[in-house]
Amino acid sequence: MSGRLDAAALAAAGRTTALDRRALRTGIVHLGVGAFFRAHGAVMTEDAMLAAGEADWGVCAVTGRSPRVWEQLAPQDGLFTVSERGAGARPMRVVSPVREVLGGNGDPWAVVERIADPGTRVVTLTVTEKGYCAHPVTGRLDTGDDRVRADLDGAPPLTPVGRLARGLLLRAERDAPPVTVVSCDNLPGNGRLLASLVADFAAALPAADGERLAAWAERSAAFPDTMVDRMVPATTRADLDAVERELGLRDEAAVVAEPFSQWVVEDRFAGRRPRWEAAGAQLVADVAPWEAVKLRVLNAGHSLLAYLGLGRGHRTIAACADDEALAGAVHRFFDEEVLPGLDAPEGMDAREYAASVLRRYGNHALAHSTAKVAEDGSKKLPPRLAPTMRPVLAKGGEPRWSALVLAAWMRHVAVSGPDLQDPLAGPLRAALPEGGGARGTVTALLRSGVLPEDLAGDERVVSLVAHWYRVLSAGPGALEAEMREL
Ligand SMILES: NC(=O)c1ccc[n+]([C@@H]2O[C@H](COP(=O)([O-])OP(=O)(O)OC[C@H]3O[C@@H](n4cnc5c(N)ncnc54)[C@H](O)[C@@H]3O)[C@@H](O)[C@H]2O)c1
Ligand SMILES: O=P(O)(O)OC[C@@H](O)[C@@H](O)[C@H](O)[C@H](O)CO
Repeated sequence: MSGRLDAAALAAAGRTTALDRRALRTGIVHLGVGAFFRAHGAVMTEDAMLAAGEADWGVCAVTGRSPRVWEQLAPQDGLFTVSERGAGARPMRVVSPVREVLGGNGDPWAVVERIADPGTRVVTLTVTEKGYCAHPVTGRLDTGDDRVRADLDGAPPLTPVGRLARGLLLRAERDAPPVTVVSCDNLPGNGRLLASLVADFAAALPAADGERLAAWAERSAAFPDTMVDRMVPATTRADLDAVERELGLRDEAAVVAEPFSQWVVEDRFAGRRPRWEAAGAQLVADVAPWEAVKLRVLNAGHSLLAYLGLGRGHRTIAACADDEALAGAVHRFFDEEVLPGLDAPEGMDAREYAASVLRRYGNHALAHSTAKVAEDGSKKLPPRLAPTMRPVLAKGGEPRWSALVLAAWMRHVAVSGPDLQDPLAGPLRAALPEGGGARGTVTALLRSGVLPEDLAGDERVVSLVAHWYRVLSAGPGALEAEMREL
């Protein structure tokens, strides 16, 4: 067994970090130190500092819910490795911008203090779609959620929006410099959404605090939209063992990722920022077309493969991509439904992008688990599918492939029982009718508040989803037989 990765062990092994850690100062607070941030934002920030010769974008990394990542990263001085897997993979690297790791639930007020610190100029977030605590129907801050309520009542804040809002309020009280808040979650208009949730939080506070927060955020905070793209699966024990063999040290916080990485950021900052463009980020005036293409192609296709693949016993996305029926379904979903309704960003060929996404799904070196991609469907599916379905329906067409994704998700909900990983798992299970007929199940799940009413209440959608639900319930070969008819 090797020793554990940390600054001293790395130096003893004759290796140096890319950044000079003694010179590093904290300029970024990151909320949600999952696998994705480590393989994407942290790498881009390190590269930006190296390219610009700057040392003031060190990261205070805040873990969100469980202490697991804190236990992995804190004993390693915030150091971790990123290993690329697949064609074109570059050598493993030790990534070094994380200066401090806070277990957010241990001392939430310490997180608020870091956000309010005058040295902090940027707050970034990867807290998953459900971490935003937006109401599924209204999209506003869900003030009926107990954790949101407690944050509003002044308890040590546990939700990302609560922490952020309390930190910004403290900045307002201290007249701290402006700050930019960069959401890096797969949500359309993620920056604007987050700004509106902070505004909702302010509106629900006692008047004096609420008005101060709202006025300061309006004047001194920016919430640019972003599109982030890199497939980063959950790290497995086999990944950790492979890294240990290569590094000669045990890295409990190691992450693996595909070689591809993209970050499109709205060029709207309040004050200083890292030179992320020097690390390959694209700074643009409008992120919306980039976000639309990515969510409706890559993420929606991922959901299709994951739900259908789970039903066919596939453990990885690459295994799904090898399955002729699933590859055919995702291909036709893109060609017949998604691409015709998309306005790609200028200079992007959406068909070529879709083709590249299909190749990326097939990366066998990555072991991206179907179960992980399938988590939290109630939060992920609406933004991935609704904008594709609406134009098809408006033209009198049938969004049959989107309906297939919904039916596959519903089968997943119906068969998962207590294992369902979804913030709405309880209400979804409760909505399932006794006896579970296709139409009853589909109607109940469509009505559970997951899909917007214009789609959930559309008889064409109900019939299409119910049809696929019957097909998927009919056992082996039924999907293939149905697809041959279409
Ligand atoms: N992994 C990818 O391939 C990928 C790619 C692009 C974008 N993203 C975005 O990044 C997010 C995180 O992905 P990941 O791979 O790091 O996942 P992960 O499971 O490794 O980490 C999830 C992080 O979110 C936090 N979190 C989860 N639920 C929360 C809640 N209710 N409140 C507060 N914090 C919460 C966790 O504490 C953890 O830090 C995704 O949901 C997605 O929006 C991921
Ligand atoms: O990260 P999630 O949970 O929003 O979605 C699962 C995958 O679709 C997603 O992580 C993709 O791998 C990623 O968005 C690629 O950039």
